[in-house]
Amino acid sequence: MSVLSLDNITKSFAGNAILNGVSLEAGQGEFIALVGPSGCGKSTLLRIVAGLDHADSGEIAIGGRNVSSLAAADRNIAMVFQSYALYPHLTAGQNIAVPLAMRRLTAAQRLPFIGDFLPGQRQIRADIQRQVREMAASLKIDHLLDRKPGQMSGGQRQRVALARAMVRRPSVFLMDEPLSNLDANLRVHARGEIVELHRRAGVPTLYVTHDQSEALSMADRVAVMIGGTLLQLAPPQEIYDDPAHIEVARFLGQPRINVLETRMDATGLVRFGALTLAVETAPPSERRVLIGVRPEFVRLRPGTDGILRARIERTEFLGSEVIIHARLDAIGETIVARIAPADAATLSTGMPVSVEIEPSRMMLFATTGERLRAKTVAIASSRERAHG
Ligand SMILES: Nc1ncnc2c1ncn2[C@@H]1O[C@H](COP(=O)(O)OP(=O)(O)OP(=O)(O)O)[C@@H](O)[C@H]1O
Repeated sequence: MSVLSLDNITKSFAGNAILNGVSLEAGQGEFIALVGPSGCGKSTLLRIVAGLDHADSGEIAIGGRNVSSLAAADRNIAMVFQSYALYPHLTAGQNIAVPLAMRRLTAAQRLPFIGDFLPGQRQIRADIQRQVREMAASLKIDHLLDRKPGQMSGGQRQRVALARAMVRRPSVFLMDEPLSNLDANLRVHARGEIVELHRRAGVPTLYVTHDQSEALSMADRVAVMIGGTLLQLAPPQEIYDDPAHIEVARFLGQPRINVLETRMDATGLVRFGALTLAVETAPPSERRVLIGVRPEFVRLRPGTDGILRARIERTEFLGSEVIIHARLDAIGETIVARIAPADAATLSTGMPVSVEIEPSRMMLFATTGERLRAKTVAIASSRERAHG
């Protein structure tokens, strides 16, 4: 059963459309990473789900119940912000206890001094302390419970914020770039921790990040949003290998996917170097089409007999791989290849090279961005090309 469901959420600020009908469903225990360029509306969507902001239209349901008109406090949603938003004057233990105290103690019972004398509060406070200690133990922050946020490192504050979010067993988790204040090493470590916590909590999680490796490595499914439109929601490998839109393909992958423009003839055939591809989906009316190929599927070797010819412009040695920029003779555009250092040993700047691309790795897109399904129908041999 789907536990968090967003149906056609729209939002404008001062007449500017920020969310254009976003729909998605997160199942029980599912981790969805929401990615997209800065300003695409990720935080706005999260704030609307949390109830901190209101959609112009659309519906949010949790466990099948429409919560769109409920106040944030009544949605049982936990949110972790980039800033952690811990109370600076409270210790870690007191910060973690806040959501429990808000829920279980009455306003009078929470009052300092007076509250201590009201009936029933002693047992509840003991319970809250026990839950705080258990949560702290599971996150290995027991030793920090008496410290205030100013006395903790960024990573420690982040764990306290997670503990505070998890302690009251929410129905949904929302996280807005919770790792962006940590240094690179700690981030990688914290990814594993969040995934493990999420697995134990078993509640649907929407996790906003601008870091594609975080999204691909942590999520069950990745949602790519561009300009307020959710372009694709799919498991990490599928969204990377089989993007439905050129902007999804461009957003995921480092170095970025190569995009080359070419033309389709009246019968739906696209010729690219020695390859002929046939468009299988309804061809677009526009004859110009885009070919996308990821840098790891571009092979370069000395010589000029491959499907395309190019000249190496620049090489970047990155230790475990080499990024090579080569200018294609036929169209004058640059193609980027990501290759193993051993394969780069015979290549040098200025050298004429032959470019090989495995046909099944070429993706075709309309100029409007939609993916066009295509299959290879012919590969000309170097002899045919020499004489053609
Ligand atoms: N309260 C507001 N009033 C007016 N415009 C707003 C408001 N909140 C957000 N916006 C605008 O809405 C757009 C989306 O903002 P949002 O913070 O959701 O983007 P984002 O994808 O989370 O970006 P980032 O990755 O930079 O955090 C931006 O253009 C922003 O300026």
